[in-house]
Amino acid sequence: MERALTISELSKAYDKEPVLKSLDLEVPAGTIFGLIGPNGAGKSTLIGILTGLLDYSEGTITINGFEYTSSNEMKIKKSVASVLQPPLLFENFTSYEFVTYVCEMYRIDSSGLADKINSLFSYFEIEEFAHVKSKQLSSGSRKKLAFCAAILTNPKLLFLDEPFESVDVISIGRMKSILRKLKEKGTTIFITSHILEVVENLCDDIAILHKGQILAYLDAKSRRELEKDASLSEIFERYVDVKSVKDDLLNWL
Ligand SMILES: Nc1ncnc2c1ncn2[C@@H]1O[C@H](COP(=O)(O)OP(=O)(O)OP(=O)(O)O)[C@@H](O)[C@H]1O
Repeated sequence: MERALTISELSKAYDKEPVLKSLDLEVPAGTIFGLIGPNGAGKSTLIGILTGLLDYSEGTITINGFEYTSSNEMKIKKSVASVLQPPLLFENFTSYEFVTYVCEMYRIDSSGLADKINSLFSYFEIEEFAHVKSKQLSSGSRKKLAFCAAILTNPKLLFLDEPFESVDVISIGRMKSILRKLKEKGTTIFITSHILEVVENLCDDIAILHKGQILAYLDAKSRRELEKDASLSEIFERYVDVKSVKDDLLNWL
């Protein structure tokens, strides 16, 4: 099967403190892939590296067929979009200016673009903020705006770091519906989350990241097998050594 992303022996440290430890991962093209892991597992660090915002000490990364090297960087960036946590916006741009600027950077055909932007803003009920500066938006609206900009660039691979955090349930449903449509069109979607329910019914393959290492890779077949008698959260607990806490710890409450 074609791979949208191949990572081998990737290592990253902050101030000599290892965060990603010789990590290997392959993501099949045209699927919705979920990377789950507890707080501090290294999910955002990995997305930061994959989107070119953070450097790394060792390893190789291949995205959409191109190995991540300085000579391939622009080719890769053109085919990739991301929604980070927190989302990166231009604070003094209005919502409309932000998405049009992003589309210009990606050299997206401007014909019909205004209609697409307006329909997306209406779909996510942020049309009233079209001419409001990003810095004045609520955190949910910021997330939705970053999402709109990312999908307008027609990425082959879309990175979403905690995409549903701060977003209301109605909009989460709408985002998921767009993601399923994008998958049908062949886009690969890479989602990180620490909320298992979010990825459970959306993602195809799921990998569990813990302390900078992939503890388990659950493809559709192994998920079907495991999920026969356990929820994803029970499976997660089997892999991640969840520390038990004493019941009486909070007796003072
Ligand atoms: N800029 C930084 N400098 C030093 N340490 C950092 C930095 N950013 C993250 N870390 C540390 O790296 C580890 C991984 O953090 P990261 O944010 O990648 O995890 P995460 O899985 O995304 O967590 P969460 O689910 O809480 O967002 C944590 O121990 C964190 O404290």
